[in-house]
Amino acid sequence: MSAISANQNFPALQVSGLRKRFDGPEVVKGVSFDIRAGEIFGLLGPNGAGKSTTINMIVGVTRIGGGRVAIFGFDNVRDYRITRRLTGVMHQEVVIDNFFTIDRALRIHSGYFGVDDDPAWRNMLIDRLGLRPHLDKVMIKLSGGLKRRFMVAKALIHKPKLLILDEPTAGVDVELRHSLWEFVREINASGTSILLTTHYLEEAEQMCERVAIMNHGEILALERTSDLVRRWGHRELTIELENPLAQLPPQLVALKARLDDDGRHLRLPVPAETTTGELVGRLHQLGLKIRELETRQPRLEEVFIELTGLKNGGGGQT
Ligand SMILES: Nc1ncnc2c1ncn2[C@@H]1O[C@H](COP(=O)(O)OP(=O)(O)OP(=O)(O)O)[C@@H](O)[C@H]1O
Repeated sequence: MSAISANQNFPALQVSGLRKRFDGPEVVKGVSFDIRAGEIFGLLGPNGAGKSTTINMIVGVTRIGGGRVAIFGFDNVRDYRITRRLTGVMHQEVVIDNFFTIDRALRIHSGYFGVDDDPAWRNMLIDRLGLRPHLDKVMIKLSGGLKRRFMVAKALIHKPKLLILDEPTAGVDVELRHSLWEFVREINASGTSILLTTHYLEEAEQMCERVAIMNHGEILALERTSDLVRRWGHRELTIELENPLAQLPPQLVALKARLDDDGRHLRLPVPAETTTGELVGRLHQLGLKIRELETRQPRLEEVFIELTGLKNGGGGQT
């Protein structure tokens, strides 16, 4: 294999001021982010946010309208032969060689990148992705889930150092989603940096060290997933009262509490600077007797909804 080593001193990916316009208004408006070597990074956003266009510019499928992309320090226009070889991509649309068998497609695919077929690596991908019983099937006859697994194998066949997965689990059943993410973690642990998009925000939260949230061609937030959730999300305390209330006391209105129709269930946002214990103390001071309580931790999904304005129909659907 004619190896091109990724320079680990550079970020796996540097996207700087990326722009794109097709026929109408700009759809990517100066997007910048870096992915550190070894990181799993999530690019999230509602339909039409500009994620796929950004990815297509990164991998050289779509011409860059402005800005630049560097992969392990190599410019993806000037050094495109090197960046192609360093990058594996699984596009959102199912792109397959309809009349090839899985076996044949995987045997020849690394050659497209000037990389010799490595049977040990190919067999590892075949086994880990459960493709072995299907090697002689032609693509056109594969089920949707099998096509996705094949596309992951194809994206990895030339041993890229940066793997880009655009909606890898779209339309895939729960079991396969889990096993695909588990495999992605393994690939990452063996030294491959990963950029992914997904509409499954719970999975993004579990998988990604950092995420960028994008809408209307712009990045709205970019930080460690846990910090983002902590900073933007609201914990909520749900309380079941011993005795129902006819209405909310003014002190609780001031705390933005809500009372369910049964008068028995109170919901209170817990501000970042307050502990649940302090809130419970205030309820006791008001003479309220608590039967049960539950604190709900904030989730990436609600931060996403808040930032993209989806709640108000502001940005399409997830
Ligand atoms: N080849 C193209 N020609 C014209 N417009 C395009 C083209 N590709 C994408 N667009 C437009 O660019 C905008 C961003 O689309 P893009 O596919 O990048 O969004 P996305 O965030 O990937 O959405 P999704 O989650 O639905 O895949 C959309 O308005 C889309 O219609």
